[in-house]
Amino acid sequence: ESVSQLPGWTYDFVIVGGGTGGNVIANRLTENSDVSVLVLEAGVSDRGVQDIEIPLLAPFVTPNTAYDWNYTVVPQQGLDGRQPNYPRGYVLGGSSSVNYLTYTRGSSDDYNRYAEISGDSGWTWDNLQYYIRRNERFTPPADGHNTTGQYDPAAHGYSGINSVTLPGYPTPIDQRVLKTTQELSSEFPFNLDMNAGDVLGIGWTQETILGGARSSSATSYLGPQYINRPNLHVLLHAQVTKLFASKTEGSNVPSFHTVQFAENRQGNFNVTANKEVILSAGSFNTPQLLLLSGVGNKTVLESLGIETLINNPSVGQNMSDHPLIASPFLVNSTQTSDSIFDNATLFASEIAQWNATYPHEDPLVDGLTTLLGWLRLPDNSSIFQKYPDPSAGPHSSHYELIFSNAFAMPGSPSPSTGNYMTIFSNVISPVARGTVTINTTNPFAQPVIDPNLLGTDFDIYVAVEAIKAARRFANASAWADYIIGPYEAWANTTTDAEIEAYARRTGNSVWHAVGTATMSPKGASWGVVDPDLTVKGANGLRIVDASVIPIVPNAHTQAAVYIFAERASDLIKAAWKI
Ligand SMILES: Cc1cc2nc3c(=O)[nH]c(=O)nc-3n(C[C@H](O)[C@H](O)[C@H](O)COP(=O)(O)OP(=O)(O)OC[C@H]3O[C@@H](n4cnc5c(N)ncnc54)[C@H](O)[C@@H]3O)c2cc1C
Repeated sequence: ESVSQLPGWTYDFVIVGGGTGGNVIANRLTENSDVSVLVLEAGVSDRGVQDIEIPLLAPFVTPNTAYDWNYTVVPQQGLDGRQPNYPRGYVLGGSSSVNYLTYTRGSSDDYNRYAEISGDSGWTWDNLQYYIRRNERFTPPADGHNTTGQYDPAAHGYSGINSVTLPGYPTPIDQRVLKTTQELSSEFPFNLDMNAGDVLGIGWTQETILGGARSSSATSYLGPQYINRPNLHVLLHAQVTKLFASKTEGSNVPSFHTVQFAENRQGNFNVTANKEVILSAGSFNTPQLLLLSGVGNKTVLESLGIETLINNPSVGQNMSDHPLIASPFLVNSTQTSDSIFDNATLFASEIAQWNATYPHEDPLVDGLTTLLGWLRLPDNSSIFQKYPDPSAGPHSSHYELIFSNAFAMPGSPSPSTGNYMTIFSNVISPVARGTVTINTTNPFAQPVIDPNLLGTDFDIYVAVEAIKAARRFANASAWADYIIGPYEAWANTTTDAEIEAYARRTGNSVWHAVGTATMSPKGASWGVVDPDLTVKGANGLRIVDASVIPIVPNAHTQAAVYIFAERASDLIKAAWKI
């Protein structure tokens, strides 16, 4: 909690950011009791925070709370110039403590493409299976129901660290979604397990939940059996403000070993890493710290008076992200989450019930979605005359549909009455790329974030087709006595132009930004890290977080970060023979 409790100023490794990726590295490196690790985390503790622990309360953890960096993006041209919030976890566990708990790995194509992009076969789907299983501990759902037919047991790990499970409380839409996969099976087939390599189709959502409570990198990788290791130190409220480099004689390569941080945004403290500094500050703060430390585009650095240590224009470029549009429907049921959220007495009693039981019992044990699916545009879609297919391959999607038993529309307050189902349409293979940069040397100012949402004709085409697919899905007879009608904001959108206008007016991100410190082949003239995730042109500096992932996967991004970090920990151990 306080810098005064630090046992010293020198460690083997200093990890910047106790988030999803950072805590994996902290855990794995300290398996060797001779190796000392300090994690510097800017944010606060996750312990005892009800909104973090209880899965269904995830939408209350961000935005604009004490657990969020509270960023907004620059005006988005693709979103009619709007500037949505862009949440990021400001808390131990990082975004794994504040996310919506969906556990999706991505497709085999995604990882095979990462291997191709980086020239390192270690990143292929097959070669990562060992690391996928080291991360995952698949456990029974909270209600212990029979899960036969809901997942493929052969595709999972049972002895990893991070808990994954299936939904643990039935919702009124589950069986109707499944019925629709039978009724409209050629367009919306059932997929037994979207985590087995081929994502296509609709299936049960797997979630990072244990016994009905959130499993984050803080509760798992820094869990009780690890956090007390004498060689592992975690300091909260410690925001790193700069990395300092020295040059060894006769070499032009800067060596990063000194890390400067502030406590509660006050003071300057320096710690030293004898072996390496690991940057795990996430897709926005990692490039921000590189730039503040003199690694980035020389022109940008010079304009701010920052001395250029490594001129690398790739820093902060190449961001890819998933734009999301919500389509809510008014439904004929009182058993939706709206009934809980809109009624203070019921809300309090569900929380009391959750607290009184373990494994926890009641509708709060699941995240916002129990089923979701990944779908492709038809091969003969007109857009392919203008754009080559950007999807990762035949087992990969262009868009995702997410089914939620509630009204949910990021940036819009819920109506005070009525019960809803929301189908989210998510653009999974965007062509647009965004950027992150800085416009000040003040380390406490927010970086300039431009995800470029719906930034190309291809992306808006996919968005419109995905919304139309959501509507076809909801027109199946399985919904005839359930859906009353589309929620007012999109009830009158029928033409493609009207749907496009709706997407631009209400669209958002689903907060999956990656690629801002992308991996590229060793020796390439572009990219920020080599395939072993060491920073190009530097000594003593490696990046392990979402920023190194070259292209956003067919997935919500936490599993990919865990998988990258598991392999990275072995790469670090091998490099230092520890
Ligand atoms: C609201 C929300 C919902 C999401 N839903 C899902 C979902 O359902 N499923 C899914 O798979 N993915 C989801 N994601 C995305 C996923 O959680 C992230 O992609 C992933 O967790 C990112 O991991 P990371 O290690 O790159 O960064 P983070 O986990 O964000 O870790 C970065 C850490 O570094 C710290 N830090 C930053 N700067 C500094 C500094 N200067 N000094 C010290 N510490 C610093 C941060 O406080 C944070 O703890 C969601 C994200 C958000 C925000």
